[in-house]
Amino acid sequence: MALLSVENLRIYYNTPVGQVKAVDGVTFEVREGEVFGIAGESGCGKSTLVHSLILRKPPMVHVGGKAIFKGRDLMTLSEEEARKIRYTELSIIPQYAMNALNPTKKIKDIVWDLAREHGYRDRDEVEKLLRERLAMVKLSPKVADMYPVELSGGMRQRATMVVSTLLNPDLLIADEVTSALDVTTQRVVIELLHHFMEEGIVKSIIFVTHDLALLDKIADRVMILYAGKMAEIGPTEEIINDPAHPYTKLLLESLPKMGIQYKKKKLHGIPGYPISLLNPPSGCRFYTRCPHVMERCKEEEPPVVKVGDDHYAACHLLGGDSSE
Ligand SMILES: Nc1ncnc2c1ncn2[C@@H]1O[C@H](COP(=O)(O)OP(=O)(O)OP(=O)(O)O)[C@@H](O)[C@H]1O
Repeated sequence: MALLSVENLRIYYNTPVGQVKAVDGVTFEVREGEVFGIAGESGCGKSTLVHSLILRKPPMVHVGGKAIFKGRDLMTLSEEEARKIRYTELSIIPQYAMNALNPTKKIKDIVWDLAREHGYRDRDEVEKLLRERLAMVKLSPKVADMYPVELSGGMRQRATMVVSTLLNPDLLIADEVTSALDVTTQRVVIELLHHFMEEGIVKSIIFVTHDLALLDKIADRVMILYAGKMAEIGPTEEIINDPAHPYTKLLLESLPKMGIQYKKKKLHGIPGYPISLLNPPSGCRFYTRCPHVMERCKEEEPPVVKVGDDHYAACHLLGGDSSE
């Protein structure tokens, strides 16, 4: 069952030189009980996409499409309605989680402010819950009485994870939460996210990363974004072992040899640079870098084609049967 259904979502930034089409017609769903990965190079619109689900502030504007979450369109919620569901139904661990906590407040005060805003009245009960959750992420209960600056980077990261999940949100968004961490700490964070799911603290997770190798360890399904559009979506194992889109193949080939391996080839980056989202080209957005480019790619946007069970990609090489 879908917890979140995003349909043809378009999120732009209004800038003095024109509109940046950061998310330009993206469709996907996040099912109950799954970790859904979103991957792609820096600047492809990952952060814009997930942040637009929580809060849209200028210059970010919602231009079209829907995001139905538990029966309501997140794009039409008032600020008050959005504030109510934040932390309790939909929560985000931000990209710079290590620095996300208010430095002037103790962890227990940050948590109390948050809980009180959502109708909690018993401070002892909230602090008891905080200590339980700190123990769950292997932090001492003393952390509750500390200021964020007194914690190391890794401890702050875990404290932020506790704050983001304290009120048991159905959907947790983890935006590049592992990118600033060493490999060992990355593993701990991924284990904790799994733990939150196993304990029923969260029902589903959207895990955003530029690092496809990480998704192999955490995600059930993956969506690959390129320049604000969906290139490919499907079960993680299939995307990694049998990618359909030329961009996904190149992304996998650019991975270091440690971790997952896609065929035994020499490591090389993707030629060229991501395109400008101010004036994206017509047709397929990847054609300027694609090794298989055809005339058609420059003019016609590729339809989304079913390439396997629950697996879809948008590329002219794959034929023309548009999916639903
Ligand atoms: N406040 C803003 N004003 C104008 N353009 C923006 C703004 N924020 C992001 N963008 C642009 O939107 C596009 C998508 O950026 P976004 O941060 O969503 O990508 P990303 O895939 O999350 O990249 P990264 O991993 O580097 O954060 C980029 O072209 C970026 O320059």
